Amino acid sequence: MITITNLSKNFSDGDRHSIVLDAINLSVERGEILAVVGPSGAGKSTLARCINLLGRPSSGSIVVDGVELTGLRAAELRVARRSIGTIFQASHMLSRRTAAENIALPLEYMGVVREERDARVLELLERVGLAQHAHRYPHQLSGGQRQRVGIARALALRPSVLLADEATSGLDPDNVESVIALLRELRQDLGLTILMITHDMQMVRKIADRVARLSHGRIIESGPLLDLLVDPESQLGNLLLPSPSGEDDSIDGGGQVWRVVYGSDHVAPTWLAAINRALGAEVHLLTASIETIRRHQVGHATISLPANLPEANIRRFLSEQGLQGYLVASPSKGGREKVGERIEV
Ligand SMILES: Nc1ncnc2c1ncn2[C@@H]1O[C@H](COP(=O)(O)OP(=O)(O)OP(=O)(O)O)[C@@H](O)[C@H]1O
Repeated sequence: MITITNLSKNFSDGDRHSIVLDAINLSVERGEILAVVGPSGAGKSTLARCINLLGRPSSGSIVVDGVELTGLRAAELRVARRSIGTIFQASHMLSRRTAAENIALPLEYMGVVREERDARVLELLERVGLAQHAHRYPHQLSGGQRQRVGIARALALRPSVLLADEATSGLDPDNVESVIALLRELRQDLGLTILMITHDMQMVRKIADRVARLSHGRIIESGPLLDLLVDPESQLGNLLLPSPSGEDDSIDGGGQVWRVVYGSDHVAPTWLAAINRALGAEVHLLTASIETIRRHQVGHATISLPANLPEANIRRFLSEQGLQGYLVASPSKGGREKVGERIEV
């Protein structure tokens, strides 16, 4: 379990001071997967570096499995580090060492004897599905296989917490899937607490229990994945929703455009026809995307409606269909005024 309280990190460069993390409060329960998302420069990697003790926080507290990490002395730090495994983007492997030898590195540093080390490496290779490739060098492995070596190496010292910093970036979709499946398995089998940093919203939807959004060094929104996905008011929820094919901006016509989010599991496939009938007006489906996440139906769509329909009626008919809606664009003098906001992840 990770508990972060009022964590701040400042950098100073001569007279210039920058606050990169500003009073962060976060917790990840044992066996839980928390995804941290946010735009480039938000402070995500700095947060990961504070947790795995590669960087010292300026103030605040980080407790991992009951141990306060800030303020530890060097020898104590070495011990505490064992409980935290880190997977980095495009795992760095030593090019002159085989997969097995790379995985053995942390065990060597800890002075684990040869026989025990070899047994543990074999066990780890099997766990990540690379037993056949033990003696291959990094250049003889695919990107996905190298990432699996990185995961095995992160697990070598039996950590209770895994930090994954952009663990799937640069991998092709098949390898992304296999890394996701492996992380899920590790949480299931080993009860690992996982904090992952990612730009990949699909990965978040597939694996995260909770999500936090970091911006300019602050957590500006967080919550359980499914709660966020069905909340049309949630910016983070909107970011997380599967992208519909097509873009709201490419819509022609002078009507009003609504974004519609599935608010329950019982949305009838015929909702569009039902709304057409109820409103007695032309309702056009512009974009739509539906996915089943943890056995819940999650989806959203954009629809266009005639400009003169009252908002309250539209909202009511949508809600009768188990849908939540909000106005994305409405016609204004001679043009279309954007109501919704696009944000960067
Ligand atoms: N050692 C450092 N000294 C000064 N500033 C730093 C240092 N490390 C990071 N920063 C600054 O802190 C901010 C956050 O960087 P960080 O790498 O944590 O962002 P990030 O959210 O991980 O971004 P990305 O998604 O691009 O990896 C950036 O503005 C960066 O320039």
